[in-house]
Amino acid sequence: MSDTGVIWIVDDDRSIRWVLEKALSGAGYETRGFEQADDLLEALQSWEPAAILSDIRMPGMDGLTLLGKVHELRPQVPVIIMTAHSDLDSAVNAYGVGAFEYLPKPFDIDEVLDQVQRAVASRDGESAAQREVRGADGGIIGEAPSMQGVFRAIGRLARSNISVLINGESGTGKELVAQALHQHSPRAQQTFIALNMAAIPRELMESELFGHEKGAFTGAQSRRMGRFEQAQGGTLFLDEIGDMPPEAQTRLLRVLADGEFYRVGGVSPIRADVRIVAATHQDLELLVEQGRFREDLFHRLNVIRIQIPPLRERREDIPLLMDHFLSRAAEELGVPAKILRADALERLEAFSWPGNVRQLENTARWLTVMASGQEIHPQDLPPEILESAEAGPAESRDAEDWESVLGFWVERRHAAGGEGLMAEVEAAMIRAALKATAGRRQDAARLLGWGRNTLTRKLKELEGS
Ligand SMILES: Nc1ncnc2c1ncn2[C@@H]1O[C@H](COP(=O)(O)OP(=O)(O)OP(=O)(O)O)[C@@H](O)[C@H]1O
Repeated sequence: MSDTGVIWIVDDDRSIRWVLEKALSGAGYETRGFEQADDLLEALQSWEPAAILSDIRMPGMDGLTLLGKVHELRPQVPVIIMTAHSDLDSAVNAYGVGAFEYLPKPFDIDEVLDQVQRAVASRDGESAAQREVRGADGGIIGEAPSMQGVFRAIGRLARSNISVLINGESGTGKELVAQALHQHSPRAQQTFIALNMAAIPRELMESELFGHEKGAFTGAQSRRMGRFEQAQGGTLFLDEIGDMPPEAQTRLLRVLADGEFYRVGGVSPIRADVRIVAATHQDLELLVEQGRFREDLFHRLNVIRIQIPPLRERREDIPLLMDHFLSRAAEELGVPAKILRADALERLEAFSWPGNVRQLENTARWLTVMASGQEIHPQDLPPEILESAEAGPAESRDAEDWESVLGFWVERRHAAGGEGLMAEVEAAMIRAALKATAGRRQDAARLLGWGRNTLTRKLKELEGS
C-alpha cells in the first residue's frame, strides 16, 4: 500500500521528531514518527512513504543499517540521514549505501524542507538505490558549519561529472577536496592528476597539458603524452588556475567546448573525456574584470563553486585537526602521540594560521619532534605562534627577530633530519622579494643584491624543479 506524500521520521529523540513533524506539516506534508528503526521497518512491510528522515545513532538498529534494509525492501524510497557526528565518513558511508542526502545536526529547518522536497521530487527520476556503492575515505576533517557545507557539496556532486571551481587560501585543503570529489565520482577507478599552473613554465604549459608530437618544437625529441591524455576517463585537477597564461586559457576553453584537443604539432584530434576540477586562491572575478582571465573560460569552470574557509574562520576545528595530525606524526615517526595541554591548545586556537591547515599539520610534526615531554606545554609551541600571541598581529612584530625565527626553523629541520635547506631559503627569499616589489623583477633583483639575469636564471631553475 502506498503512504503517498507521507514523510516518515525515525529518531529516538522525541523533541527532534516533534520539531520535524511540526515543520513538515507546516509545509503541507503528512508525517509519521517512529521511535525505533525496527518499528519503521515493520510498517514498511505494508506501507510506502514518500521519503524517510532517519537519525544515524539510535538504540537498537542504527540509521545506516536501516538505510540498507529500506533499500532492499523499497529501493525507490529516498532516505535522508541526520547525524550529529558530522564528518565526511558518515556522509560518504550514507551515500555509499544509497542515502539521498546527509543532514548534519543541528540542522536548519529550511534546509530540511528543501531536502525533503528534493527527495520527494527525485522519486520521479533515478532510484536512489541505484547509486553506486562506494567506500568511505575519510581524510577531510571538519565539524564547523562552513565545512559541513563543503562536505554536502562533495556528497551532492558525487555522481556528477560537472566542472567544479574550488576557492580557498593556500593550505586550506583545496587539493584534498578535489581528490574527494574524484574518489566519490563515477571516475574513481580512473586516474586523478593534479597540476599546478603556477609551477609550470609558460612556454611548456601547452605541451604539459596536451602533449606534443616528435619535432613539434626544438627539444621535442619524441612524442609525449600530455596531462589531458593521462587523465583520460578520470579527473584533472588544475591548481592555481588564475596563473594560467592567456594562450593556455584559450586552448583549455576550446577543449572544454569541443570535447577534443590536439597535441602540440599534432594533426588528429583526440577526444577529451576528462573532468576538470580547478582551484585558486585568487579572486577570479577580479582577474576577469582586469582582463587577466577569460570570462568565457571562467563561466565554463565556475559551474559549481566550493568555497573553503580559511582556518581562522573555523577555529572550532583546530582541536580535531591537531589531534589528527599529532597522532599521524607520531605514527610516522614511530613514537607515542604527544598530548596537548588545554593551555597550549588555547594558544593554538588564538593563532591566525596564515598557512591554514598545512601550517597546522607542520606544527604538529614539529611538536612531535621538538616538545621535550609527553605533554605539550605552551612554551613548547613554535616561536611564530608564541610571539604572535604576545606581540599581536604579524605586521606589528619586530621585523628584526627574523634571525631567531630562522634559527628555530633550522633547529627543527635538523631535528627532523632535514637537508639542503639553502635551496628552500633561497626560494623563500625570491618569493618574498617578488612579493615586496609587486612582481617587478628588476627591483626584486636589486633588493636581493643580484643582477636581473641571475634572478631570471634562478626563477627558471625554480620553475623546472
Ligand atoms: N580538513 C582537513 N582535514 C585533514 N587534513 C587537511 C584538511 N585540510 C587540509 N589538510 C591537509 O593540509 C595539507 C594542505 O592541504 P592541500 O594541499 O589540499 O591545500 P591546498 O589548498 O590545495 O593548498 P595550496 O593552495 O597551497 O596548494 C595537506 O597535507 C592536507 O592533507
